[in-house]
Amino acid sequence: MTQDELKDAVAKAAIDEIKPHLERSTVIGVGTGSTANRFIDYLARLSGDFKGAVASSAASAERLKTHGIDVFELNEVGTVPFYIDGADEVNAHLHMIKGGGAALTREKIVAACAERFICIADASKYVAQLGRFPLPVEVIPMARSYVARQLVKLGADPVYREGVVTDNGNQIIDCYDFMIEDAEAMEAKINAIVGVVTNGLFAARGADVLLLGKKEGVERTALR
Ligand SMILES: O=C(CO)[C@H](O)[C@H](O)COP(=O)(O)O
Repeated sequence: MTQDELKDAVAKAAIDEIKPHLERSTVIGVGTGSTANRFIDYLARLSGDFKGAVASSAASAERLKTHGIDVFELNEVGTVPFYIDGADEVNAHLHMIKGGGAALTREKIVAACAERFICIADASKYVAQLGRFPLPVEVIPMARSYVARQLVKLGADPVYREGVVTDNGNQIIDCYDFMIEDAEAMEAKINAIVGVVTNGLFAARGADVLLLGKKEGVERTALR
C-alpha cells in the first residue's frame, strides 16, 4: 500500500470511529494537512448527520466550506466532542510532533477544547523517540532571533522557515537535531521562552486515540 492509501484508510477509520456518536447538534474539531484533508472529504458524505466543524487553519476552513460544511468559531462553540488531526510524528504515549503545515497553534487550541483527540497517521509517522522530524516553534516575529538563541541553549539547531507566515501572522522556527527525552518537560520549557507562541510538541495534551495506517490494516490504540 502507498502512503496515500494508508492516509486514506485512517481517514475512513476516523469516520467509523465518530459516526455512531454524531448528533445533529455535533460540531467536530478538524485538523490540518493531507491526512486531515482526506478526513474532511469523507466527512462531507455525512452532511446532515452533524451540525458543522471548527477548523484548525484557514486552509481546512476553506476545504470544509467548499464541501458545504458549516464552519464555526471556536469561541461560539466552547468545546468539541472530537478533534481529528494528523501528526508529523507520534509515539507510544500518543505524544506527537505537529506543525509541519505551520498550523500548530490553532491545532493545539482546538485540541485543548476537545473531549477526545483522535490522531490519524500512516505508519511512517510512528517513532520510538520524538525528534527526527524538526520541531516547529511559532514565534512573534520581533522575538525570532532571541528565541533561536534560547533554543540553541536547549540543544536544538534552529532554522527559520523562510517565507512562511502563520494564520496568526507569526513566523516558524524549526528545531533540527533535537531528539526529545521528556516531551512534556520540553514542551513546557520551550513555551516558557518569551516570544514563543507555542511549540509543536503535543504531550501535555496528547492524543486519546491513535488510528495508525499499516499495510496489514488500521491499528487502533486508545489510551482513554
Ligand atoms: O501538524 C500538522 C499541520 O500543521 C499536520 O497534522 C502534520 O503536518 C501532518 O500532515 P500530513 O497529514 O500532511 O502528513
